Amino acid sequence: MKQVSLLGATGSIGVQTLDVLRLHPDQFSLYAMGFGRNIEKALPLIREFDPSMIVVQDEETKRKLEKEVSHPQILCGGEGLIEASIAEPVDVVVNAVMGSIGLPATLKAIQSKKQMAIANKETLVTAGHLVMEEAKKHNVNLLPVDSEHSAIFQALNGEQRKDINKLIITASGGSFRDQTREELVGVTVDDALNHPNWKMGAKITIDSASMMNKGLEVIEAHWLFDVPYDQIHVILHRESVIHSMVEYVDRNVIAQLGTPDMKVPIQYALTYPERKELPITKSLNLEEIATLNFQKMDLDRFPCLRMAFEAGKAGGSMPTVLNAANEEAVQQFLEGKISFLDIEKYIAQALEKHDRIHNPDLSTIISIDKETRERVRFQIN
Ligand SMILES: NC(=O)C1=CN([C@@H]2O[C@H](COP(=O)(O)OP(=O)(O)OC[C@H]3O[C@@H](n4cnc5c(N)ncnc54)[C@H](OP(=O)(O)O)[C@@H]3O)[C@@H](O)[C@H]2O)C=CC1
Ligand SMILES: CC(=O)[C@@H](O)[C@H](O)COP(=O)(O)O
Ligand SMILES: [Mn+2]
Repeated sequence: MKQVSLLGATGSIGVQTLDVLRLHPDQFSLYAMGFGRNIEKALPLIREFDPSMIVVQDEETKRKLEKEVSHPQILCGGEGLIEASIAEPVDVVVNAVMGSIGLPATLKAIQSKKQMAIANKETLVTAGHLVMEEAKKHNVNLLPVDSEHSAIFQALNGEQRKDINKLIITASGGSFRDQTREELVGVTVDDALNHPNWKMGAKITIDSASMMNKGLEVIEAHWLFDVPYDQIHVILHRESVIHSMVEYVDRNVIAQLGTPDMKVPIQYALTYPERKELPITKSLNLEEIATLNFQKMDLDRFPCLRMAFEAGKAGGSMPTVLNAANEEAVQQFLEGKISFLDIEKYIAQALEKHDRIHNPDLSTIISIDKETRERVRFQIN
């Protein structure tokens, strides 16, 4: 029986991870459960899974939760997420929190040699060099949950390989894939949240609409698979049926296909190297889909993807700034304080103003992350 620590249990990935755990009660038990502030969503999950440890975002949420449940171990904040990641009984940590807040817990889990299923891509974007260094040092395999990275991981057969010609990451195009840039003026939050293929949390859905999600995924792939940026390609693929591909040096291309359902990569990360039945997901019906489309990615149409490639190639602290500015700008957009097109504007300004720091350590990353958010907020207000 594997003891699971799930960070971000009330989110889109978190809830689907619990769907997978329900299928395999003889193999997985939920030891720890972390979430932010959504007590209403968490309560039935706490009652059902009865975790030994609960972590919430802050003291206020802890107090509210204590009025609802009597539980011996309710922790809070970043320290709580770390405790839930390193607790002795935990075998596998699923990091499904949103944002760079997930970084310290990921690093500590790796240092404690926990098996790591990672959905929290912002961790790898903001500090990929630190995460991979620790993973190598402690011989921890990072099992990707993100659908594209799970696809690449499977196309590589789980190996680190040097005979790759290129990675081909597919992008659905997001909510505005059929709009011109001119047509993006005045789009609403609801328009942006209307993803054509996936039902996901709000932040990643906005990232998908701006193409920043693909930019973050390029940086995530660079670190996870140790592939240079010039060998990472992105193509538009409207159907989200091919989740990504690897072209080897001999021109063989291995693609992974599947129904767009995150329970598939979540379960694979949990059961790897085994494959288990997943009856709650539909089989891929290619006859029904009939046609798969591919289109060249236009970096002028999607400047967030261009900025991500540039920040990734520049390295050092640039991806930290890219990620923090994006997290802040997306939050401000979701709160109705800036327009959709302002997101890319504030990210560009943050990158421009930042003097790159080579090889930043954890405390430098945390302070750059904080300063960048403050700078974006200051410019907006
Ligand atoms: N959704 C998807 O299909 C995919 C998501 N991912 C990645 O997975 C991660 C999670 O995404 P998604 O599930 O969509 O996001 P959601 O916004 O749906 O969920 C985020 C989760 O993190 C919790 N959380 C947020 N802030 C904190 C905090 N400070 N402390 C503790 N918990 C916190 C939330 O708690 P609460 O709501 O209770 O406040 C919630 O449980 C992201 O990095 C995303 O990029 C990758 C591929 C696909
Ligand atoms: C499901 C998943 O992995 C998301 O990251 C997804 O890729 C979003 O789709 P697009 O960014 O391609 O629109
Ligand atoms: Mn993805």
